[in-house]
Amino acid sequence: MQTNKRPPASVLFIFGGSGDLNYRKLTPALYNLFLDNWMPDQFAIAGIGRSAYSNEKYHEHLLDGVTKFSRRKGKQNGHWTEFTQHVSYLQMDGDDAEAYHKITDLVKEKEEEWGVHPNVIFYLAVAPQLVPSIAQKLGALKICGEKSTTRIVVEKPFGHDLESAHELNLLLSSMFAEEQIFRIDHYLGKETVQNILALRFANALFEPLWNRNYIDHIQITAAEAVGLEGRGGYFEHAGALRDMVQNHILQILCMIAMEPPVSFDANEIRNKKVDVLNAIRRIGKEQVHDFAVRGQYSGGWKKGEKVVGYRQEEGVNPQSNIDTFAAVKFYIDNWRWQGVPFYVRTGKYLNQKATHITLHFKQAPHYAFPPESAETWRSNRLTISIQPNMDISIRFQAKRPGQTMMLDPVDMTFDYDAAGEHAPEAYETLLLDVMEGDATLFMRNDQVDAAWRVIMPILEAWENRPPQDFPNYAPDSWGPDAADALIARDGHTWLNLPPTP
Ligand SMILES: NC(=O)C1=CN([C@@H]2O[C@H](COP(=O)(O)OP(=O)(O)OC[C@H]3O[C@@H](n4cnc5c(N)ncnc54)[C@H](OP(=O)(O)O)[C@@H]3O)[C@@H](O)[C@H]2O)C=CC1
Ligand SMILES: O=C1O[C@H](COP(=O)(O)O)[C@@H](O)[C@H](O)[C@H]1O
Repeated sequence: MQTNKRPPASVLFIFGGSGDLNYRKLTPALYNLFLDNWMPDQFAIAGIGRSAYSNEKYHEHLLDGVTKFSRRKGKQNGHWTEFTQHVSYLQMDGDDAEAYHKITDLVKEKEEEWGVHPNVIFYLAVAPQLVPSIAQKLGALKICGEKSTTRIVVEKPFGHDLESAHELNLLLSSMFAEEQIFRIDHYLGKETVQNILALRFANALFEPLWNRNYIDHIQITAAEAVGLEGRGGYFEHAGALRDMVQNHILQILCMIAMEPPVSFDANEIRNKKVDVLNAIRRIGKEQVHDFAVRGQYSGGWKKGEKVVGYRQEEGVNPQSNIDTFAAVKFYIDNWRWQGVPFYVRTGKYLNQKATHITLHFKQAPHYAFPPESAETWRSNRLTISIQPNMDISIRFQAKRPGQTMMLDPVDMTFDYDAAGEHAPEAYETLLLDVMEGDATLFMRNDQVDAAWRVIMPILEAWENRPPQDFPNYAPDSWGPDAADALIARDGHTWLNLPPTP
């Protein structure tokens, strides 16, 4: 095992300990941190939920998730028993204020056992509507006054709309200091997303081109091949715009569009990102139709398997108007990006899982080559693939070998994937940051508000005008035709990269 500078003694309470996020992401991440020797010498993890589990059954349930979803696949179980000695299950209803003594009892027990006051971390991996009630009860505990050691982590979506996010921020800040609140967006923990900052700000090469003078338009795609995966109850209250665009996609857009930071101080990065959100042009309610497209998948075939339409999914209203696909064209009204469209799209049951950002450059100002070579002449593009491919690729023109001057587009690619199974998952990075108290990769309250402000006109217009054409795309496709039309009207096409071999 490597020797790392590890965080101080910590007790983590995971509300939603019996839920999907913990099963698939949080426990595999914590176990990987343990295997990589990043967990503190003294730590305890308590999963919380109303379901009944003995500790033994709970460990079995978690092991199943680790086996299926950890980046190490089946190879990691050697230290599992050792890890589970730190993990317990607390059966309690988050709405029951009387039950919260279980939390303070456990902290006291660990404090006595370890002889130090530990970090106390409350991870709220529960539906957004439960967050205020749990946060309020936690806020009443004396340990929440320990500003330097007690932290609360709130999952996205943060609130349901601008108003509820604002109220939630007010509630949290009445009980916790801002440095105690970690609003998580797991995309910010992805290696390839963090690498956007390295690419842009550790190289002098790109910055002179990174603006309206050279860039024609930018595309951000976050396509998912999966459907609801049993999360119909949650998704019916969310939709793709809330679930993906308000948070993950706007955060990526900020990293692409932000001005260079002066330092890597958490607030400096967040200031630069919030400037972008504030500069995004507000889409008037009457213009929503020209700037945003929604979709919902029908039943059909997905990679040879028959799947039901969204309206037939468990937990979904058979007349549901919820969007499982969203595409939006944004403009950023500032000096750097004036007039450059940012096209973003996301959806469930699309043709493949692929998250990538492409900067499409303007044509070279003059074409000096023989006219016949123009046939294959394309403008340059820079593609940052976030997942599953993890690479950065620059497309440029090269002379085709031979006696004639013909051009071919070629790619120069940096493969970030070289780290393979050793590259930490987003939740590993973010959980470690929480234990260390580093909020750089988390969202500040004004960022969340600003992101809601960007999408509210679209949400309101969609809620007020029910779609006439739902369901409007087939599983395995790239979404509704209207999404192609959105970008085609400006003379562009979506970039669909070939699937991973
Ligand atoms: N799943 C994912 O891939 C991702 C999820 N998220 C976010 O994480 C959050 C949780 O999502 P997910 O895990 O999918 O949801 P689930 O529905 O799978 O889990 C919800 C959890 O909440 C618990 N719960 C519900 N009511 C109470 C209560 N009154 N008291 C205590 N616990 C309660 C449930 O436990 P019990 O029924 O035992 O009480 C369960 O553990 C959401 O905000 C989601 O947006 C974010 C990124 C990815
Ligand atoms: O936050 C969410 O993200 C996942 C997609 O995450 P990824 O890391 O697999 O890209 C999405 O499926 C889910 O609906 C959403 O809540």
